[in-house]
Amino acid sequence: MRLMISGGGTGGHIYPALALIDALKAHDKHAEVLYVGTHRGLESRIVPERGIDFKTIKIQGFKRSLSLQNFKTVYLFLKSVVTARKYIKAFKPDVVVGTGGYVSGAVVFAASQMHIPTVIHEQNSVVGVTNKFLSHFVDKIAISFESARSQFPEKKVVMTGNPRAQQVANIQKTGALKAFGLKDDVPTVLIFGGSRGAARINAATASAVPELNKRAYQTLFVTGQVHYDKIMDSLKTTALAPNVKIEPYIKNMPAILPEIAVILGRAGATSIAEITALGIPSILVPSPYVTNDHQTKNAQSLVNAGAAELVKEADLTATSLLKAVDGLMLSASRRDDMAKNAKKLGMPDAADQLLNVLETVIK
Ligand SMILES: CC(=O)N[C@H]1[C@@H](OP(=O)(O)OP(=O)(O)OC[C@H]2O[C@@H](n3ccc(=O)[nH]c3=O)[C@H](O)[C@@H]2O)O[C@H](CO)[C@@H](O)[C@@H]1O
Repeated sequence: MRLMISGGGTGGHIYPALALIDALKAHDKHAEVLYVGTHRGLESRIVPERGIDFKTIKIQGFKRSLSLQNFKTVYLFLKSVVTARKYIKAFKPDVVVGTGGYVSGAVVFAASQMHIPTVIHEQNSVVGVTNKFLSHFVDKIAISFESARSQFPEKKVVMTGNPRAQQVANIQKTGALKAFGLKDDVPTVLIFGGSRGAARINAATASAVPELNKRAYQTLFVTGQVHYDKIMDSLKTTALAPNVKIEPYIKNMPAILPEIAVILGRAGATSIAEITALGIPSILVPSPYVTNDHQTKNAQSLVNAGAAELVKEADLTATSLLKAVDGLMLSASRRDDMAKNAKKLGMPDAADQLLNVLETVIK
């Protein structure tokens, strides 16, 4: 299969695309893949690192208010469609897949105009702007939450789950925490604010470090690349005990996740797919800054199933963070119950399901 794939901006759009590529390569040794992203998004760092062919397009998002910038956006969109057409003509894909972010809008739109089979993947329970636009042009729409179905043209929709779920579900424990100077036989809480880090989670965690230092459990605190220096600076006078480690970013999250007892983090859709595929108890702090508050809806689907706790960002302080983390880290039975409930929601064959969808549109 010749797959052209595009998804950009944040990890939540990029990792599902990479998981689909992995699954395709596992099934088809001769598969050829071209990833199209932007030079500014996280994808420009992550994708080439994996040895995947990567081309870029310049694009920007619409401002919600009427602004001169929007004229520039329309111009860049039309120009990016022209660039995408060139890439498509040269690569000759059998299918073009979009996993969200503005860049996928141009690439998938161009493909649909050239009558190439197209599929989009929606990770969220509330549909993103780009996918809403593309839904009118594509052949199939793969979803990860049932609640997304009614927001799309019904006949095109297939429930597949998020391919990243399959990627993490198939990884065994390898003692990966040792690489961070942590022990692999002590329960560990992973604290991170999505793929780009979250200032409020970082501030609460940094303030909680003196207490986390004293706990019998371990903490792996991931700040997000852009926040790292600021957090380390704020902790200049606070010694870190050996059970607390702080990192800017985890490159190989699938290797870490099977070792983690509890996650405290955002409720991004791809994080949720990972949490449920592995059955990891979680404390979710939805981002209040996303479209239609979709992270609260994502989180609620787990809370309703007894698979997670929700803490509102406005209520997150060092004290409430410690209370929630201690509550789970100090009770193996609560963790077991949550883990079982989380796993029931997991879709560990999502990448294969999505591959099937690609095969049906190619035929
Ligand atoms: C602020 C924002 O717009 N967030 C959106 C973004 O979130 P965001 O990009 O944060 O995406 P998710 O939380 O869904 O996924 C984060 C991904 O990054 C990975 N990771 C994270 C940190 C790290 O150090 N290393 C690493 O590999 C996680 O394992 C996961 O695979 O896209 C999601 C779509 O999927 C949406 O649901 C989120 O609302």
